[in-house]
Amino acid sequence: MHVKFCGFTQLSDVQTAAQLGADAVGLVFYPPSPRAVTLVQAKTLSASVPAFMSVVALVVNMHQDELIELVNTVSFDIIQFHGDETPEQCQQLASSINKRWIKALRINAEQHTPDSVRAQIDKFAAAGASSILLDAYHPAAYGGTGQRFDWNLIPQDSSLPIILAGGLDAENVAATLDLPIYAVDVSGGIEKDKGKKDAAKMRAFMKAVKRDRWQNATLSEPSNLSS
Ligand SMILES: O=C(O)c1ccccc1NCC(=O)[C@H](O)[C@H](O)COP(=O)(O)O
Repeated sequence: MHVKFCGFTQLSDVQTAAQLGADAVGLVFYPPSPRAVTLVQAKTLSASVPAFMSVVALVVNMHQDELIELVNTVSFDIIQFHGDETPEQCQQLASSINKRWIKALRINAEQHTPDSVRAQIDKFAAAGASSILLDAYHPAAYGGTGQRFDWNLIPQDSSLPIILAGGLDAENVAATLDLPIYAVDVSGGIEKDKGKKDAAKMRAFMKAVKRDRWQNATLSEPSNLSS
């Protein structure tokens, strides 16, 4: 299981996440968010991220000219579209800056079924997404709400690797380990205040996810390996 910690604003928190072995850190480029960072802040934060750890740039309905300014200023690895972007818009925007991309879908129990979620994922897969992030729908916010959605709505046979987000914390993340997902994403569950992470909560989260890192591995032994 891979772990993305999202919504960093503080250099010391990014350094702690790196020490704990998080696979990715997310930076929020959405000014209305309490976790938003400026390009200047983001440049400093991303420069502190070691090799083999990804920086995810999270955007919400960002225009192409802003995206170009972002990619020209901040080093990042992958872009996360967390707004109302269509599959075609995601692919067009990401290819204009030569980046891989993730799309966040906000899951609403009143509208979605596992089949409808799967069908939506298929459209983003066909457009060129690298993964899909499933987060809880909220009528007044695009993300970072601390709310969970009904995990029964996660499709079993997704055409893209699924990153599960929404209301995760060190106490409930163990329950995700048997779900058909590739990674977990957390923001509020590792914070002491919006955008300010809590080292003890980050550590507890990593411990809960990674304690059985080989136990649930799905890769079989290569048949050409002699013992
Ligand atoms: O974090 C935000 O403030 C935010 C604002 C607008 C769009 C997305 C946002 N965060 C997205 C994330 O990737 C969060 O990690 C994800 O929504 C889960 O958040 P939480 O429920 O607090 O763990």
